[in-house]
Amino acid sequence: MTSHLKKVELHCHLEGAAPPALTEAQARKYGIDISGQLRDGAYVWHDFASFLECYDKVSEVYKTEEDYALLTETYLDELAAINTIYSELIVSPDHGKRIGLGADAYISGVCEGIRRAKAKSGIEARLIVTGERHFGPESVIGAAEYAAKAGNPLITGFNLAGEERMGRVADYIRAFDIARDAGLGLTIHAGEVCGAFSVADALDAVRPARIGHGVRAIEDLDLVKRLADLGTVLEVCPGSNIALRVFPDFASHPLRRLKEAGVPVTISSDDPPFFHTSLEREYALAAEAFGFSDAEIDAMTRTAIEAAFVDEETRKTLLARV
Ligand SMILES: Nc1ncnc2[nH]cnc12
Ligand SMILES: [Zn+2]
Repeated sequence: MTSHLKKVELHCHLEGAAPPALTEAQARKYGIDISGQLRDGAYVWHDFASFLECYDKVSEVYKTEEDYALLTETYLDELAAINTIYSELIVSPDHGKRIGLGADAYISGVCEGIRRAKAKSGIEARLIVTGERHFGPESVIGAAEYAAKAGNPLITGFNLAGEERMGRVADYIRAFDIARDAGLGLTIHAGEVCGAFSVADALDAVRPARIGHGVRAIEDLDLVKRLADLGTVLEVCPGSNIALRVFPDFASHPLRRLKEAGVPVTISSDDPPFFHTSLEREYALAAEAFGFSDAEIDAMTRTAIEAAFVDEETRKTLLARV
């Protein structure tokens, strides 16, 4: 039982957290046919590429500032109800631009959702702006420039997501330089779809404080030692990895081996309804599938707070709550 434990999430894509029922209602409101992506209350995809397509299509039914406020509030309320005290949401202002809403209105809606949720439960949240590889290096630079110039205290990090098989991390160095110069925390999706080399690439090209997933580092034990020595924090999303068949089952998932090798690991849900999971289930899996004790799970939660892209005052307050 992990329901009593305080929880923290560092890796969840906002549109990836959209509850199917809300997406259904949004599609109906705008007269959009979503039947190819959402059937019988479940998102429909069959591999990583089709998951990304489904994700982008589902995102299109969230169109206005209020839609984004509602989506953000809904997810944060769900987190708060399971004892979550802090959440970092991966957001894509570029998406706001693509749908004609504009990046500022997109972010302003998300921030309103954070404000509403915090007023009810006290949950803290910050935003990680992401670039997506499948929209090309120029769009990733644009996302970094936006995050750097926004001057929004809730935007505290920069990420690179999307189709990991497109290009190498080195193609995106300029975007990370812009984000680093603006004082944003850096994290990169790597070692999810591609092998250990993609994690090494991220360390060589950018040396981010955190890596999204990173679990395929386990294929190279020298690299695992490098992660441990550097203290690079992995945002591990076991349910996502199993749904995307990165590993065949939880027994072969390397979460425990990485932790025992000294790599700082944390637990997140990635795109929960797409992967038939939730942060609540990921914490339960930590206990039931990986055999971690409450004390070990609390230690991972503290690791997450220590690695959070947040000011020191808030970090201290959060640490005191676990
Ligand atoms: N798991 C994931 N990997 C890469 N990009 C994503 N965008 C949304 N979810 C993602
Ligand atoms: Zn992700």
